[in-house]
Amino acid sequence: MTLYQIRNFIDGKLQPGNGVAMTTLNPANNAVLASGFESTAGDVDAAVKAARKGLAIWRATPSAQRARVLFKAAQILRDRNDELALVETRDTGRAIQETEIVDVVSGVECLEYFAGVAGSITGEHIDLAGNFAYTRREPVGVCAAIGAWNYPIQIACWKAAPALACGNAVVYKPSEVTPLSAIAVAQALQEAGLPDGVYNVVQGARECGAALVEHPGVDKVSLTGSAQTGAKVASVAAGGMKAVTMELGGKSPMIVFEDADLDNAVSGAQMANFYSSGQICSNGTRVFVHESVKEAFLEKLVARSKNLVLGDPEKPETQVGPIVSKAQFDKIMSYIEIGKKEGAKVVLGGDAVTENMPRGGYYVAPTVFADCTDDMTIVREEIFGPVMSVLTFKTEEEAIRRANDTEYGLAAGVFTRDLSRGHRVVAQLEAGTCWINTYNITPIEMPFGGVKKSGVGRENSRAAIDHYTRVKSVYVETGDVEAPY
Ligand SMILES: NC(=O)c1ccc[n+]([C@@H]2O[C@H](COP(=O)([O-])OP(=O)(O)OC[C@H]3O[C@@H](n4cnc5c(N)ncnc54)[C@H](O)[C@@H]3O)[C@@H](O)[C@H]2O)c1
Ligand SMILES: C[N+](C)(C)CC=O
Repeated sequence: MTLYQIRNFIDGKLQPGNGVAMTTLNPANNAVLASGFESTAGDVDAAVKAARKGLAIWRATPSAQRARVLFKAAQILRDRNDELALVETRDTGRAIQETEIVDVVSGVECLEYFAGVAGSITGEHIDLAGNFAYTRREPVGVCAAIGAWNYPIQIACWKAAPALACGNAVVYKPSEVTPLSAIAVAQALQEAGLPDGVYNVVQGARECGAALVEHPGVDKVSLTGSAQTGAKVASVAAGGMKAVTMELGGKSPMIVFEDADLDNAVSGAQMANFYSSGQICSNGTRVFVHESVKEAFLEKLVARSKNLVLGDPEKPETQVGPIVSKAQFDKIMSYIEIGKKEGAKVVLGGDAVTENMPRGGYYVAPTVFADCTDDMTIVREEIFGPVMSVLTFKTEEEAIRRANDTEYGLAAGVFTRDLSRGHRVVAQLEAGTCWINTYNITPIEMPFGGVKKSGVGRENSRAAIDHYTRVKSVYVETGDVEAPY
């Protein structure tokens, strides 16, 4: 008897998938958490057809009514915060002290933000000296949305809220590793009055996602996932000339200048590497520290990080939970071994932890490598775990050049008391989202997204409206038609 059921939500109805059986495990203890069935290509087809039917209703719904539904769904989710935070903790392994204050809250704030924006999604008037033109901002259509496993309910809401505010219909596929909370979002929207078919959920892995992306009834694809998956999905979408938003991985730099407040810089580095057991896309995993403050930085970092409470994520005192799955755990441990072999110096952690941990879980000690060099594998590749690489630099120009020496461009951070330098440096960093004197803060009002292999498009803020609407131009002739014939 499993704790939760994995189900589809199609045309307003909860239903099992028609594909093969699927289960998920609680990464805290490896016990079966949820079971159900994957969606087949037929289920995906049914979901897209339901979405096309829902689209016709929803795009014609006045924006004030759309806003009311989003506001109401936000309130329903807010009321279920604690129950859903527990689901997220069991599904992802992330500490309850995080999920209770971040995950549902971020999703709810996104629904509220776009509910507020819904009524102001307008085109423009273009004066043409006697004649005029205007533009209409119309929904793109049926949006296929595909999520990653680290922040399931947040990712679902960051895609649903702007899509629905703009009058689109959605078929959402959560990660097969964390299938549960997407259904809670669908149910809240339905209870809030969303017409059947406007928001649908299908379940499964790559094949299910691929069937969705390829479906001719889909107009746009929004993916949160790895750069490798992003490249594949974007190329399939391009075949159908479908619009894309790609929120992908990164290997982001965090630069600590010699004049930085070192306590703040250490807090930033911890948030950029150990929060959510390091499973955050924008993490600043390449920490460049000015050589004159390296020893002081490392001393403070190790002193403050060695007592982080690792353990059962459902316990309120736990700060760092397990890794989401065995596959991800094995990947992280293999990178740690490569880091050691390539000569990086472990100054904290560097091991899996089993002592005093729930049996069967995937626990990795928060790990800091010092004496790293730019060519090391752990410095070049995304690890997506609690593993920080510390490097040193001498000059501002050198720090910028080396920070940009990556195929990724999701995020970056700069710590300095010299704000002129802070602005000058971020202006030169090749990253979609930057922070000065903090790290990993992602308010809904601020665009979020990457450049280079970290993606295209932006989530959150008014910038997201551009990605969930298309512009129609209308030229209006006020006189006679002049024809040369
Ligand atoms: N930029 C962001 O906002 C952001 C946020 C969270 C995670 N991420 C990134 O996500 C990655 C970790 O998540 P993951 O392991 O779930 O990523 P992943 O790329 O393995 O999977 C992401 C999603 O894509 C689906 N998928 C895989 N192959 C597909 C295909 N060929 N066609 C359609 N769908 C397919 C998966 O089933 C899953 O739902 C990391 O690289 C992380 O940086 C990015
Ligand atoms: C989008 N963010 C940074 C909140 C979580 C990504 O992994």
